[in-house]
Amino acid sequence: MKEIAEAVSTRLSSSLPAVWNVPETLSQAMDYSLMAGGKRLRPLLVVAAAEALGGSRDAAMPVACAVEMVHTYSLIHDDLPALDNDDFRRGKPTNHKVFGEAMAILAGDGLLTHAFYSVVQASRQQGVSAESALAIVEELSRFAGPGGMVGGQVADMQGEQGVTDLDQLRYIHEHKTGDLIVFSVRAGGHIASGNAEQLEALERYGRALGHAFQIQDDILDLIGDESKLGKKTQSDVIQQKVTYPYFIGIEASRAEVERLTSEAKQALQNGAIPNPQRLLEIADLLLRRDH
Ligand SMILES: CC(C)=CCC/C(C)=C/COP(=O)(O)OP(=O)(O)O
Ligand SMILES: C=C(C)CCOP(=O)(O)OP(=O)(O)O
Ligand SMILES: [Mg+2]
Ligand SMILES: [Mg+2]
Repeated sequence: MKEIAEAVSTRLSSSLPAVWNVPETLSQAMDYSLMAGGKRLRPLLVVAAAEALGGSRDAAMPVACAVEMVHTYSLIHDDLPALDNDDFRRGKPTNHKVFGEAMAILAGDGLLTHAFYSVVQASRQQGVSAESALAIVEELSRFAGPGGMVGGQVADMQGEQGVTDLDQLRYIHEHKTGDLIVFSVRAGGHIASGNAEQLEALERYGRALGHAFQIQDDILDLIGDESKLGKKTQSDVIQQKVTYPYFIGIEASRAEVERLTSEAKQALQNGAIPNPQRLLEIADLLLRRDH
């Protein structure tokens, strides 16, 4: 898995075509956050889902990089003063702290749009069928857009202090975090020409995993180690965000992460996915994660 994360980082480091004459500061700001580290979870899921259905790593790699660009844009914007107003991310000062707010907004815009370009471009070069490429672009727009991650972020922002029950919180998690994770595994499925039953199994896995992941993020915000996380803790408390631990406490939240992890693993064990091993390992790894 480390090997896949490294291959993704190498590929991301040269993702802007040299002939484009991109303004120097813009490309520096995009690279700054993209190359600052990060677990590369979503790319890993794209590759692991493709391989679970017998697809190739090479074919999955461009989409793996594209989803990391979308994720990185979302983190740059999430940290802006108008949103979470955070000063550290991936072990470094946040993008706007280094490049200023205007450039951070534009670096995010650049990463988001470039993700779509790179999916289409690479699909052409690598002979991914037009039908699969179209399905991937459609799903990336859907899961990252207003009905997906952006909508979830709006609900998160509007819900600050006003969330009164776990159902509302689940809606926020499902969209702000879960949707990009669901996209990642479904995209891997499309790359490997998965059938409807396989895509459905991957989606159920991604849905449960995404939910577990955000609850764990909220637990780590309370009790995690800043140097391991690469970001400041207590951010939710400072912003008076309503989270799982706020509603049900840390122990019950941990139990929920375990339950959701089992649910995710079960989704892959009905025989539809020929080679689920790596996806199962990822679920177990996330259960124990401290960053
Ligand atoms: C459209 C945008 C900007 C989407 C951002 C989505 C997202 C999951 C942000 C991080 O959530 P968080 O604020 O709970 O996590 P962290 O603790 O990493 O800041
Ligand atoms: C969705 C959430 C909780 C934001 C952080 O995502 P990650 O924890 O995957 O961040 P990186 O490793 O990519 O920095
Ligand atoms: Mg946020
Ligand atoms: Mg945040």
